[in-house]
Amino acid sequence: MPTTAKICGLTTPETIGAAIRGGSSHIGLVFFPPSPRHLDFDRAAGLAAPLPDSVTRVGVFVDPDDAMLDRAIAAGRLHTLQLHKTAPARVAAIAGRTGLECWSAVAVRTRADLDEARHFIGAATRILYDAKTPPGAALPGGMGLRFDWNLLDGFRHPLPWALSGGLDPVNVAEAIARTGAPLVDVSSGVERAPGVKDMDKIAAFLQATQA
Ligand SMILES: O=C(O)c1ccccc1N[C@@H]1O[C@H](COP(=O)(O)O)[C@@H](O)[C@H]1O
Repeated sequence: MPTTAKICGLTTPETIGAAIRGGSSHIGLVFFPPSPRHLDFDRAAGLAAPLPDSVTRVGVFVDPDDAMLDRAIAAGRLHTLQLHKTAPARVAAIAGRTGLECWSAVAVRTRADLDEARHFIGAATRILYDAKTPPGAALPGGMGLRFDWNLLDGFRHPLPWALSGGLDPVNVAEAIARTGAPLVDVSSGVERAPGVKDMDKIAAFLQATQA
């Protein structure tokens, strides 16, 4: 199966167009106010309205409450919820309440961190392995940090999964070859400044993913 790609933290119609033209399977819209990629609901609605359903729209959240989810789902016409720092029971409740696919982010620095993924069986439909950000960091993701891909060697994935954290157009082919990731996810690696996506980098990332 070819590896598919999610371009995350898109904030303009132009960069969403670049992701779609380049063959991105998923686009990510961030709903987390401390993030430079955060979208308010009106902005998200404007971006999502013209989009075809063929590209999966993923909303990115950090332990969201129901009100945040309801407004974001409606505004972004979301298909999938990517949940950071959200406990398994809460993920299960969100999946049941919304009926949407839920991805759980697992923050990785050590091999032991991977075991967290098993707790999401029955709750999440996919695990997103991401680099653990330092204590006190403003964001739990989207910081361009990479974890040691060797940690995934021999790991028995309990659920479908995706690889993220510090990917970019230069390293993504190696990441796929090294880990066998079925889906790769990038945000800061296709930016020219925090929150500012670069159309050429998006195109290069997607080309490298498909090569
Ligand atoms: O991108 C953000 O601002 C963000 C905010 C809150 C949670 C997650 C966020 N991004 C996710 O982080 C990973 C990795 O990003 P990067 O490529 O290392 O910059 C990715 O899954 C984003 O969806």
